[in-house]
Amino acid sequence: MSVAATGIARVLSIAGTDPTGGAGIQADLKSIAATGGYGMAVVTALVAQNTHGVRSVHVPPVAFLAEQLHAVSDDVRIDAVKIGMLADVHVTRTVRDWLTQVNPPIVVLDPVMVATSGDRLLTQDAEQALRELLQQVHLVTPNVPELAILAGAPVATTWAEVLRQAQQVAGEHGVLVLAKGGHLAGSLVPDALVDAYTVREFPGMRIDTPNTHGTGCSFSSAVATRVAARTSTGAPSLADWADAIAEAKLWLTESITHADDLAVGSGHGPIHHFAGLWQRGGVSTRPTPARVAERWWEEIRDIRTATDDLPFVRGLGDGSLPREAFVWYLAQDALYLSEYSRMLALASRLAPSAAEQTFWAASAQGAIDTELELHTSWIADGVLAGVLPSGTTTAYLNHLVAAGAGGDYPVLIAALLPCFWMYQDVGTRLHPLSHDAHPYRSWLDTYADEAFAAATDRAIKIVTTVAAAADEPTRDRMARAFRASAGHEREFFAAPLRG
Ligand SMILES: Nc1ncnc2c1ncn2[C@@H]1O[C@H](COP(=O)(O)OP(=O)(O)O)[C@@H](O)[C@H]1O
Ligand SMILES: Cc1ncc(COP(=O)(O)O)c(N)n1
Repeated sequence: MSVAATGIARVLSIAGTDPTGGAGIQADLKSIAATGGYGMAVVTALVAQNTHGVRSVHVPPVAFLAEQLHAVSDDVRIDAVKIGMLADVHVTRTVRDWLTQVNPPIVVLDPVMVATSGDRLLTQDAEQALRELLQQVHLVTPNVPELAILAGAPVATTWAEVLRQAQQVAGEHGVLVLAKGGHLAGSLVPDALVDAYTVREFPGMRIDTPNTHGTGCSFSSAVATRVAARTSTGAPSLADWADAIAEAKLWLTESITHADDLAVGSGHGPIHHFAGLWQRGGVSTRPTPARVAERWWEEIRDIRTATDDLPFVRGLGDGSLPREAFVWYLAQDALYLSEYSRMLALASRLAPSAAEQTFWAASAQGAIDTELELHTSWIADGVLAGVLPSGTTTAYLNHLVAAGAGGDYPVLIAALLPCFWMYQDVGTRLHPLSHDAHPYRSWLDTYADEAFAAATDRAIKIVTTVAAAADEPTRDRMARAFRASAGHEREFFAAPLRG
């Protein structure tokens, strides 16, 4: 499957390790994930290092490196490769041979040579092998000292000199160069995408923090991921590279800005790869609609139990309910439904899809039909004329009107749900109590209405699906509106016998 099919680029990092998690493979995997890709990792060298520096390097046999590389490429379609620490000539040549065989569509090389701490991560005799590797690379991302080595020139001290060296390397090796200005003195940290003829600059302001361990690793991984995400077929254009770099730099800057929020080590700590994502999306897993339904229903268990125990509900079930109380209830129900149907119509107006719009509109009509049915079959002519909504009815309706007043669709439909769900639920216990001689037989029989049961299922599905997809504060407001309506339902059943 292509990236276009999933939107998720499969990005392989070939690099060394950092057991403190801030640089190398560990930083690469975090960066790839943070910028929307699927990260894979082949280890070139094991590095005993922390936020203070490198203690020692262990390079496993290159035959094993080749085995790792082929294990990935024999199975997985690789959308982009990011290469970091190559340690020595043998590792560099093994990676080059694999690149020649596999020919990945996007290859980004971070020419790691010397760590920020000053420790060598590439033997000096491997520098020539690294230059040769450039033929297999689309973008190389040197910092100022690394660029000087690639250009065979003294370390640049001005941005203009950096750009000249980058253009020389681009011209000599036919490669795009992302020159990084982090090592220059001053408050600006510009980067530039350079080919043999053009320069595109990405300005940046230096963030005042000692915690920049792994910025180079993270930046190159993010660029590889973003460019793969926007190039599903063919090779990326220069504009694709520029857009990917701009995106990666925005993310990197955000991650450096929050580096001090972490407390990792006492030297140069890592950047906070997920700061922005956590801030924007939180870390809690979204519940499924079924889980929302289960939780909300459980949270009103006390209200449901109290409702079942009400004298009105018991009396309706065993037929002992005084007729005046029943007629009073029906009159209040008719008054309630005439306004409830208007709130259903408002939900229809606010609904985001035609399917939901239709459901609420149909329910609004259903509520009016039921109200008219009450008039014709139960309540004698003229009885309703003098009936005013009770305090209980008014309180319930005010709650629904308030839920809809802000035009907040999720909260409104959560408030509308108990009228379906609790009514249907009470009915499942009352309906079986019906028998030929029961005084409320024809009323209890209405609880067997299959269309209402289906509408209740659909209402639960719509509301809990909206809740599951909502952010946490919205879901909380919905749950509160739902519970408040459930309380009003209980009161509605309690009112006729409260006098
Ligand atoms: N203190 C900082 N504030 C903002 N951006 C920074 C800072 N330090 C590094 N960067 C950015 O991080 C990236 C890598 O920086 P650089 O230090 O040049 O490379 P490397 O990490 O490979 O040595 C560049 O985009 C650079 O602009
Ligand atoms: C395994 C490994 N690779 C690369 C770096 C460079 O880190 P930085 O990006 O801070 O220069 C590192 N310290 N360790």
